[in-house]
Amino acid sequence: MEQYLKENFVVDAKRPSEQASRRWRSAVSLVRNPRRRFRMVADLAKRAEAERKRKNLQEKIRIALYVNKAALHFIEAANRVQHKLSDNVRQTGFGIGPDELAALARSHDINDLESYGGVEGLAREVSVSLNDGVVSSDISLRQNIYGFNRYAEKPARSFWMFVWDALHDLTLVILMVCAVISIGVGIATDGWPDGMYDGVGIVICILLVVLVTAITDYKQALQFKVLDKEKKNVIVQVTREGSRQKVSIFDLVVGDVVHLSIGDLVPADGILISGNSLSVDESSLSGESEPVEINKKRPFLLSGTKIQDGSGKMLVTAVGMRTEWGTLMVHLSEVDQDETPLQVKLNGVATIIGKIGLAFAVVTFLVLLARFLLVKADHHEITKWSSSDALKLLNFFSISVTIIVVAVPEGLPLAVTLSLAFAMKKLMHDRALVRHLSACETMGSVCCICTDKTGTLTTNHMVVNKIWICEETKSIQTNSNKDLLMSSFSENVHGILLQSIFQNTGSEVAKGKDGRDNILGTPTETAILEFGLILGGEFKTHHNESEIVKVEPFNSEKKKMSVLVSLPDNGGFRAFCKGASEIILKMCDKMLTADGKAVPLSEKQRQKITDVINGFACEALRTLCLAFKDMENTSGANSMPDNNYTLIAVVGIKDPIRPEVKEAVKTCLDAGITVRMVTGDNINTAKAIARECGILTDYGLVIEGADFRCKSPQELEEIIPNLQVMARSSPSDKHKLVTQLRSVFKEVVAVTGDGTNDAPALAEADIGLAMGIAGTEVAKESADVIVMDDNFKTIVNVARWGRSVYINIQKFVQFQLTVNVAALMINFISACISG
Ligand SMILES: Nc1ncnc2c1ncn2[C@@H]1O[C@H](COP(=O)(O)OP(=O)(O)OP(=O)(O)O)[C@@H](O)[C@H]1O
Ligand SMILES: [Ca+2]
Repeated sequence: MEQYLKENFVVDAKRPSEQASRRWRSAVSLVRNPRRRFRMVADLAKRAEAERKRKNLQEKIRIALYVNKAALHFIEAANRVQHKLSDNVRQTGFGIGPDELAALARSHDINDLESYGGVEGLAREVSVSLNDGVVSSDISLRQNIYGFNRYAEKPARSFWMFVWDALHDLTLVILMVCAVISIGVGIATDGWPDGMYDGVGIVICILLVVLVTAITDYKQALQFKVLDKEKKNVIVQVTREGSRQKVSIFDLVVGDVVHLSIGDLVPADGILISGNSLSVDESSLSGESEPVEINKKRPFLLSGTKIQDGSGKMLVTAVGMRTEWGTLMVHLSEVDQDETPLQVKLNGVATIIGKIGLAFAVVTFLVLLARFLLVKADHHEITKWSSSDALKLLNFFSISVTIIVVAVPEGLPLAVTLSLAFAMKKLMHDRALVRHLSACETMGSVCCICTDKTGTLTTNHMVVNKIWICEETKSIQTNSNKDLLMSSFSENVHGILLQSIFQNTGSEVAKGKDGRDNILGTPTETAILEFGLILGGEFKTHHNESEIVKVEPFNSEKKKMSVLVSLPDNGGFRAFCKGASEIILKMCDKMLTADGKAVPLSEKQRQKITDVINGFACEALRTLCLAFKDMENTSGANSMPDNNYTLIAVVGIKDPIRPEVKEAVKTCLDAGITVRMVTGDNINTAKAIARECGILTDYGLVIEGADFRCKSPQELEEIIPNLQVMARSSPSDKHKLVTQLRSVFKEVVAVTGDGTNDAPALAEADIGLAMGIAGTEVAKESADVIVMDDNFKTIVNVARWGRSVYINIQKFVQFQLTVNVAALMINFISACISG
């Protein structure tokens, strides 16, 4: 039996192969009752059809974008003449119609864009200021003219459709026919009303079964729909009425100014306003895997593509069904979950039992028939047949069918769906959104969690706690006095520090409605900006002090961010750099003194600063260095300089551990789950936090990503079992660790991630968990579960529910099988004895 199950009923939890899915479906063929058996599994034919349509569309888009641009331009040019402003568009004061506008981004034709006067001209046509964004009052007008950012959805199936589906059960249909005949023949022989009782009994039972089935299925479908909506609701940052704010992707309108940064999904079609090293991955649309650079020469951004690197702002030109993505999404919008391994296996069990039941049913029918014929022969009535004999035969037949109905545990696989769906609902309350049903199941057998540090183990509320500047370390409290902080350095240093804080940032300080400063950005940057405000800085003033020429946004690979500004009054250029302390310190050869002079950095001083960094890190502070470099000119330099910087300051940022984490880690360890921390942070910071959480023990191993990278496979095999913390890791180190754990150590691995580059590790893991708050859209897309509150405790909850699902199903299977076997036996024996 084990062998049979292994051969036919094994699928992978993640992305099962089409072949395996087909294999188990065909293995159920003998006792199959397709409507019932397959109603909770993916419809392969439909899926293949949708996939084919999607591929076709993708190919079309690919040709339009990459291959046949010239031809397309020609066609577009011919069509363009036909665009005429409709009356209602003209009345509203917009200068361009929705279709014409939508065609612009799709055509990728820069000449076409130029003919409108570039993005500025286009902004005028859609009555929007590129600096201030749209005005709230005309959002509904824009929605009326240019459409909503929603995709067409199939209408929801009504309850009666589910009833209809439930009625299609083969065994039920047979029983129904039996019931009708039974009523007919019964009334003919026994008269009204005695003759109909048997038949009506069966009908009532059938109706009950149908109703219960339809209700559970209907509720299930509703729940999946709610979940699907939750999954699609992405929050995007826009500038509206002069201030940056967050809105739901569904509320986006044409004319909106959207801020994009690494890891975002492009929420609508649009034209680039300004950007820094922006590159997008268009593979979801066109299938081309090479990232495309977006700049002034190629400013077109298409909905559904992903920001691979950099940051920028775009003007929305088309939303919803007017985008290519909209047409593609229609083919993807069907809620279609893959069956889980447990479901498939239980289908196998049900099939085996079904076969036994079928055999019993046939035997029962034969035994009953033989007995009946024998009795008849005994009375020499074998040639005489009455309608009551026919009724008897019919009765035998329905007894046999009943045995099949009782014996085949069709509900077994369904029980998995129901308990998984139940767990899913509970987890939703516990702030975890399960994207793939099978993740719940796999999570039950997880034996290793590789967790992030920032935000997951810590609260992600960062504040600058210490600063080392001009050879002095200072502690900072929220009520710290600005004058006291500045007492030891000159105005000059103060100026450079504020410049470096407010200019070298990807975040923004916006005045909220209540007049208070509101910081929009990542927690690390928020902490630094807040510190800048304590120092008496003002975002707008300092940010606009000098013109920003070039920006290299932060990413986890480089672990630093830099900007190049041109100083006013022809003062040359200045580059600012901030990032991981050791990395920046290596790039510096000078430091700033209290009177604002740059003096060469001696070896002794360098050692001293390293000690300061380690001192901060050992107190569990995240350390960053701020540096700058003055330059005469930048001609010829295409990228940012990476040496000869002057160190301004070292900041230590406090990010307290979540209070519940220690307990949660202990729960994991007690349950036999290993917890490993994989972080991008400094090794000492990582150690301090890991120790505090209980992840790092006395025997545990701590390694830096750079060391891990160059280990040989043998060495890896030796160190990984003891590895508890990996610091300064790049996303590829994380991926390597996961692959090793899975392939060499055969562990079931759960991985958390937030960054864009975490996506490969999330996809590789048995269960990928993406962070709901700090996580990027790209990470979420590759994950199986989204941890909405970023909290490690939630991950433990997922594991707990996973295990309980297993136990529940185990109990249910036990119960169901006992019932089945008992019912089968009783029915068989009683049928044979009593007839
Ligand atoms: N906005 C930023 N600008 C410059 N440097 C930054 C910025 N944010 C973080 N860093 C530096 O990069 C390092 C972290 O990089 P990375 O993104 O790989 O880790 P993380 O994802 O934040 O941490 P974890 O892996 O624990 O979640 C930090 O230690 C910090 O020194
Ligand atoms: Ca991370």
